[in-house]
Amino acid sequence: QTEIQWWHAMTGANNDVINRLADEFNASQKDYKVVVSYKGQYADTLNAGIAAFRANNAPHILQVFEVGTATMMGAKGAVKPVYQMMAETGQAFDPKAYLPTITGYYSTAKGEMLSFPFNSSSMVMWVNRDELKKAGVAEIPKTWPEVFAAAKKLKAAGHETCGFSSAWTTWAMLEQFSAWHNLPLATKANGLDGFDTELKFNSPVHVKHLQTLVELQKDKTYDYSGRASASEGRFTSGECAIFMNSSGFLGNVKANAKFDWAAAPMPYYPDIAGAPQNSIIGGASLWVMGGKSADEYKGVAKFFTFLSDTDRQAKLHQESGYLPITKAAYEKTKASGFYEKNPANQVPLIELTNKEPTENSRGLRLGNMVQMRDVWSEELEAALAGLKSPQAALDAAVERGNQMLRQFERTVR
Ligand SMILES: O=P(O)(O)OC[C@H](O)CO
Repeated sequence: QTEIQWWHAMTGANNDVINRLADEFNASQKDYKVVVSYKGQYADTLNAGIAAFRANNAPHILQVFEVGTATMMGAKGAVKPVYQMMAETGQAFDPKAYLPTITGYYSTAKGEMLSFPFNSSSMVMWVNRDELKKAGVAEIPKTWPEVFAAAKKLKAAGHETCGFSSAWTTWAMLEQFSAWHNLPLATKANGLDGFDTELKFNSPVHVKHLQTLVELQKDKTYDYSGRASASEGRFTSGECAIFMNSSGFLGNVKANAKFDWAAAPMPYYPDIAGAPQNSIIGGASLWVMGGKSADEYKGVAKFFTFLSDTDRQAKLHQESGYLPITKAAYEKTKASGFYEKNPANQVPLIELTNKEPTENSRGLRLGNMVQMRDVWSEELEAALAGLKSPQAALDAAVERGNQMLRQFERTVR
């Protein structure tokens, strides 16, 4: 039996899904055994994979969050492009079977799929309906001003430590915020059209939004929840009744939230022409590492075929809140009437397809993005702590980020 190592970053309900998939695949055939290892949060998993590649003991499959895409693309030799592996191993593989919004993110300009879409998500606004009702908020807020008003009522009704919040602060307040308002995060279609891109998220709209968050942070009408998703339990515990997070939070919400919850589209500013535009994807894809044997690649390819099965995909989407990655899985879910009974699963799809994507909303692909998110977070944190003005913080985030982009460009050239 040939072992296939799969390193991942999933916890809670999503970790159970990974274990189950590996068990099912292992039981379905005798030649290969998928062995899963949890390597920490997304950034840790990516770093572990790169370090392992350098030490010549990389896993076969590495789960990499969407912001690590440029890093993986730039790591020539470290990865085996998925389209190549599928062709070489003779596995039937039609990139057109997958949802274009997702594959576009992980493909070259020529449409060659470099990594395998696995858990794609988008960001949604999770709400605690019981608490909104108690606070006298009759409707789920749709716009940012409505969110601010609802958060003030929630605070007055006893949510003293959190009116509203989000996981993945840069994803919510800079990346998705820009796409949803059709504003550039960076030039060159946010880097999708070239690594020679420049950051643009210090516009007046971005500065005004951060200014508002800074004001609301003072009395915790808005309360910062950190850089990644470690504090997402603030929603399921009931502390924050409005909380923006991945659609892939669904499994944990179902398992842990003891109240009437819902997912709604992200809020927007109604005075920004054209808003809301469309959201961009998040989550992760599976990268195949370089330097493995033909037999090992055959096992990985068979596993990817197994993952692409329509029924399996439909089930994954329905249970986890991640997107269906194939068109067939989406059609099947829709035809079964699933979305009428489970509207939360449809929200990220509605956001992604809300309008035809523009240069500002096709996605993003920025070099050194993982490290850059830390720098952006540092600047946001400085503004929220009152140490810098919002304008100075965003200017510094852009300037420091641009330096990191230029450094990345030099390494891939
Ligand atoms: O929680 P996930 O898996 O949807 O990932 C969220 C963000 O996209 C991470 O960058």
